[in-house]
Amino acid sequence: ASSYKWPSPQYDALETLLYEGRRSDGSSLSSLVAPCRKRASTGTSVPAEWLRFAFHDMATHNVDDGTGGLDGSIVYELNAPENFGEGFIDTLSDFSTFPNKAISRADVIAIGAIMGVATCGGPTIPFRAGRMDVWKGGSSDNAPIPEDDINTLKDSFRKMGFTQEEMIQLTACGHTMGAVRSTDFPQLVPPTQGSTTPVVKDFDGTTQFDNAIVTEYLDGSTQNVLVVTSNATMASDLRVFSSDGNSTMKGIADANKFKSTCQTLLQRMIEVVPKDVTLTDEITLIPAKVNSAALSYENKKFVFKTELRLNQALNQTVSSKRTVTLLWCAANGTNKDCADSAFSAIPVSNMTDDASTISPLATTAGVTFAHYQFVVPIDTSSSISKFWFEVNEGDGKSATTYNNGGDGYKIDQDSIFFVPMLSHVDSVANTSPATMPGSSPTPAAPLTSGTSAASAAAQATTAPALRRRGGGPIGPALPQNKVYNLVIAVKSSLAPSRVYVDSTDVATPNFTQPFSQTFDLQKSSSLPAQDGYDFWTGGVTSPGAQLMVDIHAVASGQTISQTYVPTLLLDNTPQVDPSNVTMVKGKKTGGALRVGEVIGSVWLALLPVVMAIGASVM
Ligand code: HEM
Repeated sequence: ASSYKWPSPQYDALETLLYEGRRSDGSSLSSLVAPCRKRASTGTSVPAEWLRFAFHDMATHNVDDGTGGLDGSIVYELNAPENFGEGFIDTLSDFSTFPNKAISRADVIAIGAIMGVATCGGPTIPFRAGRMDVWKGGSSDNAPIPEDDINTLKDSFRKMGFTQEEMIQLTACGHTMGAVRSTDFPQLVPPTQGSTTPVVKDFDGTTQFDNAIVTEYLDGSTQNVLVVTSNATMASDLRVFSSDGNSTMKGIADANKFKSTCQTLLQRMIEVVPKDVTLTDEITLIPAKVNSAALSYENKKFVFKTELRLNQALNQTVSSKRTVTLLWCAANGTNKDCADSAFSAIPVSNMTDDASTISPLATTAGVTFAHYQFVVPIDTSSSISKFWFEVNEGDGKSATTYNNGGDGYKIDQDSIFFVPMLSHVDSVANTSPATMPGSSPTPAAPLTSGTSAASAAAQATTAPALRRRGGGPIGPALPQNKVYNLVIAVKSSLAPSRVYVDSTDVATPNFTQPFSQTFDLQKSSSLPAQDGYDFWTGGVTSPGAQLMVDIHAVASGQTISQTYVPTLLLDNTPQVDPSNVTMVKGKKTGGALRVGEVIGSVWLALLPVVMAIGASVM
């Protein structure tokens, strides 16, 4: 994160999903998978389902022409014979509301695989972002099926970019978690007669991400049905693992060797992308992060709201003597840029995350988070140019300043900003049925037990609805449209010729198509101007789950914008009274003198992370 500077809206959103495990409204992705969770409805391993989902999405890659890879196309390929399974359908539903303008569906799939591996004790897989979503299925899926002979398997992995040795290793890394289930492969795992509860046959004796898949195979105690099945055609793990006389398997029998091999190969797996996609540098944990910062209007007052998030070592509690202070400078007037004094205020609330509620990526790095929220009144004529924080541990040592590497966190414009508290969203039933693209809304006929995979596949190609055995097509029968009425504050002196919004929602039902709409706002006739601002309003209706907006005002040939604004918390925005403000003479941003201090404290905060990563590589 050395080159990281606030604000970086995409980095900020990705970092929050990866390490806090949740969206900006608190809706949690990681709590679906952690701690190494079994799905209540099926008794299967959620982490394993997420890992397999990433593998199969990646499996469309073709090294020969650089097409396919982890691009989210799997959501359109769930009818393909090689993508057979209930785990895929449940995973699609787990992920459905998390992609947004800043986080692609394919990045969510990669993050899901990383979380799944981490929460079951596996290695920490570095996450680089920037995967691009496709909006239609890939041409030919190359994912292996148990019936494939060894040459077919080798060629399929070669096309994905992996050697024979890597095929063996990657398959062992995948099959250390999860199971074969009777619902999907009755010819391998017979269902219990007269019961609808699926029989789930784990690949190895542990639910953890560990080397048991290898050691049990080598010592002959394995129960892995893809090895021990009496149906030799279906014994793909046996064919793969023994394809070089077990020498690769022997090479990863050691626990640490297994972990480090899987770390490298699984990172490579989630970085298999079409050749025109360039991934970012690794998204690392920001030790002291501005989680949000915006001017707003609440309870008829202009306010500035921000949250500082600090790392908190898992085995320590926050000192009761700690004080956290927000400081800021005026943007206009005689006290511009703290010419005389800075404004300062203390948090209106603070909270430390219970480690069990955040991402396993944070907990395996040895941290949880302390959050400090500030709401301060802003005199709109002097406004705010920049802000920063001081954290005093009350231990006699000098305070630590967090100031964005020296200059303070700058407010680049105060001419236009979104007003969540005056904006509304209503859910209205969408009467057009939700189906997979190209699928029929009629459920497929349930397959009878004992059907061979080949005939199941044949049936699948003629029965286009998603194959959840005994169930209907996926997705809610009557999805909700969200009807938004947005309010934006615009400085009256700007006198804009146009105020408009670009809205985007990629979390649409079954990802049929992205939603995007540009619309103009009108000056409100019901909300009177106040303190030099007019209120502009406009509406949009989206079928998706996460509308993000870029708001723009055009004035004197220039466009002023606020971008990547989430709309997840409207109506329910908690109303908090602003804090008291005091004036502090002689403060500017912490300034150059404090840079040394900042570096020192950042380094200390990073230490547990560095140690944890070092320990997991070994
Ligand atoms: C030789 C190639 C492979 C074949 C033929 C194969 C086949 C299978 C089959 C038949 C299942 C059972 C699915 C079900 O019952 O729903 C399965 C599960 C699984 N596979 Fe593979 N696989 C292969 C390689 C891989 C690789 C490379 C990975 C990832 C790195 C992987 C990850 C998984 C996971 C995590 C599960 C468990 C899913 C769950 O519990 O829901 N597989 N595989």
